[in-house]
Amino acid sequence: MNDLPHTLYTPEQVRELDRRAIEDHGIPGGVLMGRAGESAWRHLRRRFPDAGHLLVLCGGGNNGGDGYVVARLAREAGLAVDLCPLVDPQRLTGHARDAADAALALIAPIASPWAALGEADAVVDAMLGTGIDRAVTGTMAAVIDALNTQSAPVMSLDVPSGLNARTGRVMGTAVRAAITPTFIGLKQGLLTGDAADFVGEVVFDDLRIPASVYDGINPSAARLSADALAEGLPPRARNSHKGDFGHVRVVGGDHGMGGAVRMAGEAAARVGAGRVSIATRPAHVSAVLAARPELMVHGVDDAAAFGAALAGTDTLAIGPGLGQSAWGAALFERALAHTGPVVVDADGLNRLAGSGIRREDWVLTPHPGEAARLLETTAGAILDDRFAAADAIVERYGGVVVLKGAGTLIVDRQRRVICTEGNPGMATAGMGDVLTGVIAGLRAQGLEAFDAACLGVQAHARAADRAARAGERGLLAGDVLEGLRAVVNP
Ligand SMILES: NC(=O)C1=CN([C@@H]2O[C@H](COP(=O)(O)OP(=O)(O)OC[C@H]3O[C@@H](n4cnc5c(N)ncnc54)[C@H](O)[C@@H]3O)[C@@H](O)[C@H]2O)[C@H](O)CC1
Ligand SMILES: [K+]
Repeated sequence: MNDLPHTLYTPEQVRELDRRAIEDHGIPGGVLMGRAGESAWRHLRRRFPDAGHLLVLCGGGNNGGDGYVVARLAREAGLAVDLCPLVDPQRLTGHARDAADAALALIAPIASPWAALGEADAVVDAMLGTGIDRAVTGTMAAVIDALNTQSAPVMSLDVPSGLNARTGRVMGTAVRAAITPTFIGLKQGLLTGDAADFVGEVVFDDLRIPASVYDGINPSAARLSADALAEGLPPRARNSHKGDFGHVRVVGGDHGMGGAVRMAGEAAARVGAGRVSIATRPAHVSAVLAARPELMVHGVDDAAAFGAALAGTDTLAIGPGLGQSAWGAALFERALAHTGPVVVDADGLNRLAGSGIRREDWVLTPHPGEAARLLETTAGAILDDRFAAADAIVERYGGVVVLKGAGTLIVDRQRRVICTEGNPGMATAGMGDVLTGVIAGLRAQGLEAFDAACLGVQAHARAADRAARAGERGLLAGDVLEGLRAVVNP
């Protein structure tokens, strides 16, 4: 994925790019469609070189048009091609119709795909692209579900049919592709949410449209560069002392949750914070110290004691294991008076929900469930449009929002970044505590909130990917802790 563009667009923006290329730069739509089909055909030959028999499924729009071009090229190359229009080609218009006519002049269409599904060596999904405007139902849904249960690999043109290329959400059902060649603009919805389980290998082709076509269209998001950490971590002078690298205070660890603050604290230290203190229930002090003697730990029974412990802290990480008790509420209230950098996670976010409190310099790190509480909606609504949800949290609470999940989003008022590193092994207890500590540790070393969030998400995901080489199932937060030092010393 590293050779994909870093600029991402919404489907609406890509349609505008299409329009500009055609109307403002005089590239006929049929030429663009031809280039899209040729690009897909090249990738198909690269990816499935032994495929001698294709099934091509075409919808009723320009995505279908792309598919007719591929069908014709494959037939001209001597492959056996079962061409199945899922919408009567007579209903196509413009250059999609031209592409259909050219293909159907060579290939007698099959009326239904069912028999061909078991015969094809590979399938081309040209049913729906960026024009999907409703959940997939009926015959097309049945075909997609059948595609997902058969063994031949699928190439989805531009977007896996059924996937929303703006939000990354499946609309009813979607094709699980082995490869998705996408054109003109890399759609933001191909890199976040459900998309990770549907796009397979994403490959991009600008169809050789002039660079000037992109002028004036601000990308809707950016893909986080793989070099962000190497380029963004502050250098360390030889003549340094721990005071140069900040002091993180982790607040939380109610009864039974001492491990959360210990992991957050260790994570902050592992990414280079100079000093790390923990304010937690007195009962946890000895256990945390025994596990990680490099951390300073203060047992605090109430806000007064906590206030004293806060002295000298520059960066606060509040929330790991904070719990729902009056003790946690008192510490949270007191923590809000802190004027330095703040990272809020877990039960800190639950305390924030509906409070009307906002700051412009904090980092909030919700998973979809916490995001739902912050916006007083449902997790389903969050997943329906992760970008809109992240924007809404920034709007309501300010600061930088890290909306976790496949393709974590890092959003503030001006910027949207997607981190494509990470893996499903991260869906285990404590991973969020580690991320909170990582971001706080980078903030404490002087990184701005947005940069600390981006680099922290990348370091956390990259350490998890390294640890997952031994298997995703059974990946523990402690394994990620182990890998942090290596990824922050690239
Ligand atoms: N413009 C160009 O020259 C190029 C376009 N590219 C390809 O074009 C598609 C976008 O094409 P568009 O016609 O806008 O939309 P679609 O083909 O994705 O489909 C629209 C078609 O489907 C119907 N529809 C929408 N939702 C559903 C649904 N849930 N079930 C059934 N049918 C549905 C809708 O009513 C329309 O009839 C883009 O993705 C590219 O593949 C080229 O790649 C570049 C040149
Ligand atoms: K498609």
